[in-house]
Amino acid sequence: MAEASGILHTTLFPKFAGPQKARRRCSTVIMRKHSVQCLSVSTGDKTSVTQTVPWGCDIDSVENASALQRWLSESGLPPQKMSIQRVDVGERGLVALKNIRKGEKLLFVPPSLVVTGDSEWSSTEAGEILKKYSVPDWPLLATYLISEASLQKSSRWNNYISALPRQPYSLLYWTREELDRYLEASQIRERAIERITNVVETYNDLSLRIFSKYPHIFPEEVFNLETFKWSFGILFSRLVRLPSMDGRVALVPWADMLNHSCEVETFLDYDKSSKGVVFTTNRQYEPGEQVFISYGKKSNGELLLSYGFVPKEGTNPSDSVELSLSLNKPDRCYKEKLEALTKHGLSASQCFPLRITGWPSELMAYAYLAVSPPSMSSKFEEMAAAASNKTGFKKDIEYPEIMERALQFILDSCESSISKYNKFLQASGSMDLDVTSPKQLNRRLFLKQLAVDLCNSERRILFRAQSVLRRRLRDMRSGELRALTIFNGFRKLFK
Ligand SMILES: C[S@@+](CC[C@H](N)C(=O)[O-])C[C@H]1O[C@@H](n2cnc3c(N)ncnc32)[C@H](O)[C@@H]1O
Repeated sequence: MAEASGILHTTLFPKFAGPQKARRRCSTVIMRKHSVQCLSVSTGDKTSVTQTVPWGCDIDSVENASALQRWLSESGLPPQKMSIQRVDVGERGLVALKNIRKGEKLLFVPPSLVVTGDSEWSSTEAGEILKKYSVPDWPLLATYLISEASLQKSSRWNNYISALPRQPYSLLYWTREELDRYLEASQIRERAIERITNVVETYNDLSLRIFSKYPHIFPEEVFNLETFKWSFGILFSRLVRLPSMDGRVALVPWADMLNHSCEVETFLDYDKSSKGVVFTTNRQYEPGEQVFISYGKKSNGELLLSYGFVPKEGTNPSDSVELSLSLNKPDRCYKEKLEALTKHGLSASQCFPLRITGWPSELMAYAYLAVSPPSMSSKFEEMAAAASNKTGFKKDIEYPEIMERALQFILDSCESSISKYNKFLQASGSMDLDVTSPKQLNRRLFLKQLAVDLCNSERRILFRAQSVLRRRLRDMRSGELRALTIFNGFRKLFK
């Protein structure tokens, strides 16, 4: 859903100077009106996280979804051509009740049923405080969700929140140990760690600046790291950016029951003429078929990161794998090269996306810089600029004299990455899942399967790059050999 997933970094408000230590949390937490067990204490390190929030429902519950459907109809959602049902792809989804034409507009969720940063708070005091601190949309919505959830029936969103998954799927819910164990080969592990850290820091920041000053309005039993993990999990997997509402981010009940398909290219947006959130189908559906939208052009790793699923291998045309390239430490020009990179916002180790269709010119520019000899030091700056994603610099630079070395450098990086995937995939068959209960076994088997699917799809792209690079290098070398043979032939002739 969230074309919005990438905004967390940019919208967080600045922190106080100095890092804040994550607050230690309870082992048993009493929520407003409810009691809940917080089964373990963790800030994402080696411990296992099994706690849940006392609201929401099981990820495949259609009962709560039916109540949601009834409440939405009573609250102004027009009659629909779809209903929420249990589905093969995505647990619950929207299924066509009637024939749906290609090019038809569906949904029409009115703004009164959309949750945005401007939505009214059931706890007016809490809303006013957050406004006073100018909290940006993401942390504001995360706090809003928790506040409304804790008020249960006193909140107008009770039916919506009751139908939200108690434990949304995403890498936010993987422990550090699980990330290390299953995603060692993939760069998505780093992204997940970064995201978890970001959520923890955001919570600590809110807690220090606001919640601790108003403990009667934001009690720690309700506004704590576990509940924030839940609300951010919901935002990452359900928030949408609506371009026609000035790019506002929003939770759109009903629309957020739509699952993703890599085969459709249709997105949610606000329709000014019908005054509702809609999407336009790009294929027809028969009654009983699940209707899909696109969550955006995301790689399998990004889909796993935010939504907790991996599409079938080879079905995602937007799939990519991050290839990590690094400057060679013993390089005599290491310092100058690093200076040039730093000037353009890059570092000694940098990731670039490889696609099945090829790689970006920035990756080639980085490779040129990494392999260039001291005699080319005057070009370092130009190469680093081309490797950055800043606009206004020449991107498609070419240095024929070091092209072969640059391609070999990329090939070596691909092969070292492939060997990491091979190691994981070979070991995954006999991997000790290290479990103590059947519940844990199910979870670990599920996570392992996701990791295997991700690694297979990422390795497939690396294999493709490896084969293209090998062919190009072979052609270059045989071309050079041919040129040399001709040259030697000429030399003999003139002798
Ligand atoms: C916006 S919600 C869609 C509604 C969701 N299925 C539900 O029952 O609440 C996004 C979540 O749906 C699931 N999902 C969406 N598309 C999927 C797909 N193609 N395959 C597997 N799961 C999918 C994932 O759990 C994801 O985090």
